Amino acid sequence: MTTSSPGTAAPVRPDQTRTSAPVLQVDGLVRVYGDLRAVDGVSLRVDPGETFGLLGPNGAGKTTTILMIAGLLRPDAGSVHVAGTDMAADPIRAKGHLGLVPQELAIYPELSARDNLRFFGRLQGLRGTRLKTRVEEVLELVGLEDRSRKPSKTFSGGMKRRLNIGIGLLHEPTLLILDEPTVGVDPQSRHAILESVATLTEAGMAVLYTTHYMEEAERLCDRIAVMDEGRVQAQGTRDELVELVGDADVVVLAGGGALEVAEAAVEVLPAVQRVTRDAEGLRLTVRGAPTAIAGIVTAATDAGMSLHDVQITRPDLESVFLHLTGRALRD
Ligand SMILES: Nc1ncnc2c1ncn2[C@@H]1O[C@H](COP(=O)(O)OP(=O)(O)OP(=O)(O)O)[C@@H](O)[C@H]1O
Repeated sequence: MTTSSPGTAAPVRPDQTRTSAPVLQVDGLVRVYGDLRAVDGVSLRVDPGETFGLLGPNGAGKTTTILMIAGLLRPDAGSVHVAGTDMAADPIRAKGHLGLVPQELAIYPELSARDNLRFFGRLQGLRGTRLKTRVEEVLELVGLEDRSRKPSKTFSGGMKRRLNIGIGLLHEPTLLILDEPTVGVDPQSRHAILESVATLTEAGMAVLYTTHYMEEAERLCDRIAVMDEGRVQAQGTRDELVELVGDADVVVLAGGGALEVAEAAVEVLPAVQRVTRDAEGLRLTVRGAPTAIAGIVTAATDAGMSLHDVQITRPDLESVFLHLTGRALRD
């Protein structure tokens, strides 16, 4: 995992255990608009089959970053390599490995889902049986087989978004880039979109997923870059990021009985950092509570505490964002 201090690009630490070449390697990307450094030295790496999240609030620079990654916006500095190909040197080849699903819908409302896919498939160079097969596969993957013959203008916002994703998938890219795919969609479509992404990554596709929803990053992504004010503030697995907060889990043992004895018994356990007693029972700060909890409960009850309830509150990516930026992730 890496963190960056203000004014520096987030360094990417080489992973000694990694053997396969990255699908995406981004180094020191910068994009300036007037006085604003919209993207200010972003470096990241996506490995084959990995789902990588770019998590940050509106205006953090996520869209600008992925437009540069997709070769649609020229960086002021930095480089992008897709499957080993330099985007600046050979954009056609580099783009061939990418599927980009933008925030804005790019579908023809009068055409059916199937015809939209056929049309965009041809644009992507697919023909004949391969085009036909891919259209049917993609319709199934995004869950639109039932409505495939209806004009897409009759679709809900979520269904249109799913069709948009399907278009990005037709040519079987090595890396699919999704820009906030669930913003403004109904819960059913949101669920379908998240399921489709999970299915794709199970099938080996790498995904770069931008979102300002912490829950989506937590649920979907193998690694996450926390982005704010044009910079990657930290990147790593969810657990690595959460460790940055430094605070251990909070465990509440609610109950009565021999509280003082129980307090003495649990506070000597190695995972327990601190214990306080209150009207509810005992409140502990614990490192790795999910594994330590069984021992804690046993020690407390053996010491004569009668337990009514046990609660573990874990730090999450929201706490990480607050820790790194001093602000809440949600507006
Ligand atoms: N073409 C442009 N000209 C001037 N400023 C821009 C331009 N594009 C983006 N910006 C600014 O750059 C910053 C980053 O924007 P960007 O769209 O990349 O953020 P984001 O994280 O994707 O947020 P959102 O989800 O709202 O799109 C914002 O302050 C935005 O106003």
